[in-house]
Amino acid sequence: MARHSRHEAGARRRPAAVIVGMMGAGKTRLGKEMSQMLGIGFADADQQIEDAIGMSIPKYFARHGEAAFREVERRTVAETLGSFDGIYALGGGAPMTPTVREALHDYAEHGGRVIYLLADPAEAMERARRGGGRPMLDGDADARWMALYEQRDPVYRQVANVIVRTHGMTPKTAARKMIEMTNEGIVHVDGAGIEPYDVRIGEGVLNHLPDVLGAGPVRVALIHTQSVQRHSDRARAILRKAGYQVSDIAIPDAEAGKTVQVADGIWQRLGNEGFTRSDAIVGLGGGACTDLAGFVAATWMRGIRYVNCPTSLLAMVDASTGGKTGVNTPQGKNLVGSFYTPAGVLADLRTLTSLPNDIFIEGLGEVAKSGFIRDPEILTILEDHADELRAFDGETFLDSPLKPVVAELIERTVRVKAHHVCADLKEAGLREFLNYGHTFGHAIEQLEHFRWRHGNAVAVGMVYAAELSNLTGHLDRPTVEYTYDLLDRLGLPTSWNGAGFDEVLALMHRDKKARGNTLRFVGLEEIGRPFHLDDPDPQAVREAFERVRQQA
Ligand SMILES: NC(=O)c1ccc[n+]([C@@H]2O[C@H](COP(=O)([O-])OP(=O)(O)OC[C@H]3O[C@@H](n4cnc5c(N)ncnc54)[C@H](O)[C@@H]3O)[C@@H](O)[C@H]2O)c1
Ligand SMILES: O=C(O)C(=O)C[C@@H](O)[C@H](O)[C@H](O)COP(=O)(O)O
Repeated sequence: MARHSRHEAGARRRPAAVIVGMMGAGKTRLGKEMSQMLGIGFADADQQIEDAIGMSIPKYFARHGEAAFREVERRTVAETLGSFDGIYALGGGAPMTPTVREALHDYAEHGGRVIYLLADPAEAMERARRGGGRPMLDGDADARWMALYEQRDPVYRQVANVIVRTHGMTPKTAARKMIEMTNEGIVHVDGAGIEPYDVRIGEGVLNHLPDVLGAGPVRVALIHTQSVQRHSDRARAILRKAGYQVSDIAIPDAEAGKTVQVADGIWQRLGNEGFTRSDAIVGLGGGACTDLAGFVAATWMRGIRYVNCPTSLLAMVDASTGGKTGVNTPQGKNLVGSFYTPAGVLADLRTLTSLPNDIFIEGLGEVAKSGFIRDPEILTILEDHADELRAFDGETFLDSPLKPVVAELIERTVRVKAHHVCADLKEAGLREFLNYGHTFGHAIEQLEHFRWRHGNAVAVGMVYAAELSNLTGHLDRPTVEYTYDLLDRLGLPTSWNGAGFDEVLALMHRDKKARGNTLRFVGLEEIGRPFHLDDPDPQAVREAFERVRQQA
């Protein structure tokens, strides 16, 4: 709740969190506990309603019936969602009203946290029975509770973006967990052909691994690089504690791990260790490692459950989301692969504590890309914090003022990514905009034999794309200059002179956006307005190359 919220200055009031869940789950008790810990207000919808109707809910039910009660509830909830900024607990049946669900959806879409409090059924039933005064439980209370639970559980899951299990916890521990989880950034990914999933961003989100994996898998292959051993040890401990049999698989670092030979070695291990279709893979590392792990998950038995745990800035903001998985071949980058949606993404800020400064900066290349193609606020944040970002130090990161800035940059960039992916999973049009800077960037990576980092290559690629857009009459000169200036301030490269034009051109023809002999780029008309630049004037293609080269 101490999230960086510069973009929300002047925004209307809204609850810090809304709690939903079954009768007896502890919504009021834990909501009050949370509000005390945070020093903010608490409101209980049932109490508000009783105050408004001037009688107890059972009495109102008896006199006017459920429909009348639900109407009062709907009005009360709608008004409170727009005017109250504390913790708000709803009655168990409130989310069953379609208009309340819509209001909650709108609240969550604008960054609100809807917590589904999932208590142990036996405990909750006992509490609900003890509390009395619940007209919905008239008759055999336990049987009624169970029947309502079966109806309501899917609805709670649909409206909530945070699910907290409180079984066996003291109220204080449960409230602390709820606060911790509401502090996480969540981006929901959904759309045609996508099994919906969440990208969770925050300190400690690796702890959700068992929740995302679920009860299905017996064996889990934890694929990682040695560079993130500290974090994979933590993930392994979480998985073992949750009862999974973990196969620890370390792969070669960076692009050396993103090959079909490495994938083949893992397929053999999965076969030897008896991995079935209900087992799972967790990929933990930079984008190269998670691309490879996702590819193995997509191909093993034609697809098994996959959880993506990115540990570099670039992997968090880009490679984690959208389901592109694959390997490189000697002919080019990412030429073999598949679109394979993960069951969830856990971007744990704690993993950034071991990230070297130059790899953090590389990640800013893809962050800036998202600013250029869709969210100018990202560029403003980059400008405002360029010096601190450039000086990133993993060791001090978690306690530094940079943490909320980076958390906001990650969440915003993932939102940009999700916007494109949700509308166009298989990259038929809109999603291609995410490839801004990549046509030239991928050629650099290939020609530099992957000694150049991806984000750095994309930075130069964006300069090339801006120059090309300018030369073809689409982009003004000040925006091209701004591109050079911003990338330079962030410590990213803006020029390259590693090969001749013909070699670059040949590779750009092999880019996945190319069609037949036609070169296709993503250009920019202005910040936030990318466009398809198909078959541009060959002179401009060459001249843009010369401009990028001359700076070197
Ligand atoms: N699937 C997608 O949509 C997508 C999107 C963008 C990029 N990518 C791919 O991702 C790769 C680039 O990702 P990257 O920049 O993360 O490269 P990377 O995976 O090579 O990681 C960079 C380096 O940082 C190390 N590292 C990562 N996290 C660390 C940590 N927490 N502590 C210490 N060291 C750490 C890695 O071991 C590696 O040496 C490229 O292969 C690119 O093609 C894929
Ligand atoms: O997700 C996408 O779509 C992208 O284009 C994101 C890119 O930033 C990313 O580098 C991706 O790996 C490129 O994919 P490719 O299909 O061009 O190889």
